[in-house]
Amino acid sequence: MDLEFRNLTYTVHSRLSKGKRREVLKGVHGRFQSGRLVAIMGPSGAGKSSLLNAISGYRSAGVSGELLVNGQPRNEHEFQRLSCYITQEDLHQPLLTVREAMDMAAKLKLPKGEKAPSEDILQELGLLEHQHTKTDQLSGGQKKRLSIALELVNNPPVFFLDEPSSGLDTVTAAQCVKLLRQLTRQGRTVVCTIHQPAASLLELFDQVYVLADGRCIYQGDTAELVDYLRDAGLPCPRHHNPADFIIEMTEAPENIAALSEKILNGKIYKTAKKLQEIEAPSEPTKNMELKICYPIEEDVENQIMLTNEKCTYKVAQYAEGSGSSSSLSSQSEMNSSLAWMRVKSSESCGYPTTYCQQFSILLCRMIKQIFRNKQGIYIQTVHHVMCGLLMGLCFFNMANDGTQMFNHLKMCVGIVLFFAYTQIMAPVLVYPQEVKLVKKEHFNRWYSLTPYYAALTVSKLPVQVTLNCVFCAIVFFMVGVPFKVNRFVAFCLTGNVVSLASEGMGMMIGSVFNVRNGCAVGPCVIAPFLGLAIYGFDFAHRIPLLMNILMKTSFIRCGVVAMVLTIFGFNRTPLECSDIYCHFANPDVLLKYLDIERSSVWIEIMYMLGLMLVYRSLCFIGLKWRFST
Ligand SMILES: Nc1ncnc2c1ncn2[C@@H]1O[C@H](COP(=O)(O)OP(=O)(O)OP(=O)(O)O)[C@@H](O)[C@H]1O
Repeated sequence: MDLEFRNLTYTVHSRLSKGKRREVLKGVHGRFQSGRLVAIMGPSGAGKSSLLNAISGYRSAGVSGELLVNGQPRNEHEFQRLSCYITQEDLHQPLLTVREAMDMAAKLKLPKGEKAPSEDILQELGLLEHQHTKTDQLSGGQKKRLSIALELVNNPPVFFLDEPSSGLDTVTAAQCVKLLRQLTRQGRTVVCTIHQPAASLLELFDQVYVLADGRCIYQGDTAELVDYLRDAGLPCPRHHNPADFIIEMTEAPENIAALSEKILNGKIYKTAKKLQEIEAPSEPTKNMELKICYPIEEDVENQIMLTNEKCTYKVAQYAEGSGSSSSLSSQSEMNSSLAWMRVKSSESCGYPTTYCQQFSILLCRMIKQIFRNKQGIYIQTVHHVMCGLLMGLCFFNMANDGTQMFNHLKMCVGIVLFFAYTQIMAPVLVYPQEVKLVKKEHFNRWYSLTPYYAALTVSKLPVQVTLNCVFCAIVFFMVGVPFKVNRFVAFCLTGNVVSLASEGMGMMIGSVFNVRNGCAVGPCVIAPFLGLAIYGFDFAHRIPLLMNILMKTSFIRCGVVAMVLTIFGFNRTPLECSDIYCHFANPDVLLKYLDIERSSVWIEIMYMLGLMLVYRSLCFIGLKWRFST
């Protein structure tokens, strides 16, 4: 697939400079041909990642200009289905082995019943011997290869990679780029950003696109770069790396302006004078060793062949080496790696699997990860049991003591705060990283956000609810609250709903904002809700209307009210009084004092469920918004 962009502009609004607009990409032009390995180069901050994000569609807000595929304006949905984006950070599902990650990717990315050539891919990418290694135990180079392997499962014709060589040593970086080169030799279009490649690495790229200050200063064959610089009056010294040289030249703004003008901001494509690769094969057939066999659908109508002159030439070379005919049909018959080129024009832009299938696959994946995270489960269990015991000891056997009214209230607030803090922190800390991974998978059309979110919500329930109930049981019995089935159920339910509402709020914060100091966020968020709860009790009879409305949004207040009603409601008999007079020995007096005697515990729980749904819906909307920009 040949990609082209015209007059591409990317504008950002800088918050620091009072919302001033800043052009990161300044009306650049360019074209990337299939079968060619393209490097986007330039000094730091030139706009390389921005260009890659804009042409891949990974970022759409602030981007304007024309994007074309094979000379036609592109359909974004269709293009996303045919392309993949590999982020600089190699984000993989933790606690899954390489093989499991491949199988999950295949299940999500291929229609039911279709088999992925996972073994071939792992073999070709040198990962077969590590197939039982957990993804987080792989080396940097192996992680990068796994990122490519996961995307090769459905064989997309276009690959975008952000800094594929970053963090790798020179040998591993060269191996990685050679692998990408092999992918292009099968007709794929591979575009990657690269910071400042060594001369040996630069040579592996067919085409370079150099950016400086958001403008194109060179576009064309790698071999032509030195001649271009010489023609521009900037001769690259002998034995000097042209990549280093052109980047050094961008230090002077006048050089950027002159070079950008000379190449017409990317409108001109500099072709090497000797088109060696097209006229005669530059590399022996034995070098083309990437042979992944994709299954071929027999009865596909309306097929279109996406190819170009150069690619067809390479097919012939490949076929000769394999000892079969060079015709395209025979290529298909031998299950060649070019099968992906047959794109069904009638195929819809949707996902290959249904939402139901996505939900069940994702749920399986998440449950597997939760139960493999033994350390996490162990820590959570210890935390809940220890906190339960501590709270039980603090308020031991106090539930029937009519002199301890304020301690009863403290206990209710304490239980609610335990659930709120415990559940808000984990998503705030974990979610920013998780969102990056989900964004990558969602952008590469593995699954839709709805089944992901549903699976995420359901997968955590079993462990979370069990541990919450363990905590509730410890406190309930140690404090000596008189047992009644409906009271105990309401007690556990209140704890769980507060916990789920807090988690929803934590997810909302963690997913929508890129929180850097997550530890400070929990207390900052909980504090106003707690304040509203306390305010509500202190001034129960003279709360202004606005405060009353605000108080209604405090799930902590609802939780405390529900807790008090649970412990002192359900026809509770008067408490024991060891003093001369116990004003609150009769539970109804306490409820009346708090102005909650007419409230119902079940309504409070329903109200908290409503708030929980609001927080979780906001989180979902926030995620959708974040992924769509
Ligand atoms: N969303 C954004 N908001 C504000 N500024 C942005 C945004 N995206 C990019 N920029 C700015 O645009 C410029 C180019 O950023 P970009 O990440 O594309 O550079 P780069 O060439 O990839 O740099 P590097 O090689 O260091 O990664 C930078 O100055 C960056 O601060």
